[in-house]
Amino acid sequence: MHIRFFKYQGTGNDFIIIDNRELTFPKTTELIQNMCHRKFGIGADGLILLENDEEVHFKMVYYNSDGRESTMCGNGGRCVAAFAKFIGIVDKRAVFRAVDGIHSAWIIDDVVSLELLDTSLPVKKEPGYYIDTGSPHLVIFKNDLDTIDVNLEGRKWRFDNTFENQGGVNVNFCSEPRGNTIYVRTYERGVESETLSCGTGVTAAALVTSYLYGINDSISVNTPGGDLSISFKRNSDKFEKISLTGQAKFVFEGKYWLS
Ligand SMILES: N[C@H](CCC[C@H](N)C(=O)O)C(=O)O
Repeated sequence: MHIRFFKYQGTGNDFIIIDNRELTFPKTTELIQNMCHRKFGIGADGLILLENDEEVHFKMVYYNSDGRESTMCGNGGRCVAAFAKFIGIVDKRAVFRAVDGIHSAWIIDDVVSLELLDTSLPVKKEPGYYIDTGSPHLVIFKNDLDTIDVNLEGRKWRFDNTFENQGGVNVNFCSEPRGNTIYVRTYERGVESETLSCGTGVTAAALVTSYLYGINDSISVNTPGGDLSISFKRNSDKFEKISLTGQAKFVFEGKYWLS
């Protein structure tokens, strides 16, 4: 017995994507952990199931590599939209249901723009700012981004009991802006290590930067996995019309054998 899978990466954040419209995938923590394992499995930051939906093109179910279902994944949303086009259930525009609500995405070649839901303004939480962009994020401004140990520094805050109600937090280290460009490195909850980029994380960093530095249009974000851009509208009490744009690429397909 095997499971057919498709491997995608969105600016280096990589995912196993499975067409689960027949609802045959065995949704167990152990199987998902094993499939995401970098040595004993396929290897990925997360696993995404595409399933049928009564009202929109499809439903996205997201699991971190720890095997547990999690909150919204921005890069994963961009990749599953690209996959939906690849299998022919959408053309240029995808509308899909995720854990936090309905999202639209536009697919043009290997660039995908994903609409994220509106969110309230950031809240000061030492040593940075907290904001939820579909997943919970702490944004910490630092100058020595190239030399910090993201795993060591990230773990200090990922489990901090300030964020107990949110089930912990993702930790984003962000440079001061140069013009409207920032550099971000992220420690990801549920992957429990630095990832090459984090979609909801770079969005969080961009919105906190807008809030603190008064940058009102789009913000470009460099990450170790590539470049992303975030556009948004800021008003007195929230951010809206948030869009995350970047590459989302098919890498390979295969069969995972269930031992
Ligand atoms: N690890 C995150 C979810 C995935 C976020 C990231 N992969 C993204 O692109 O948004 C969490 O559990 O909060």
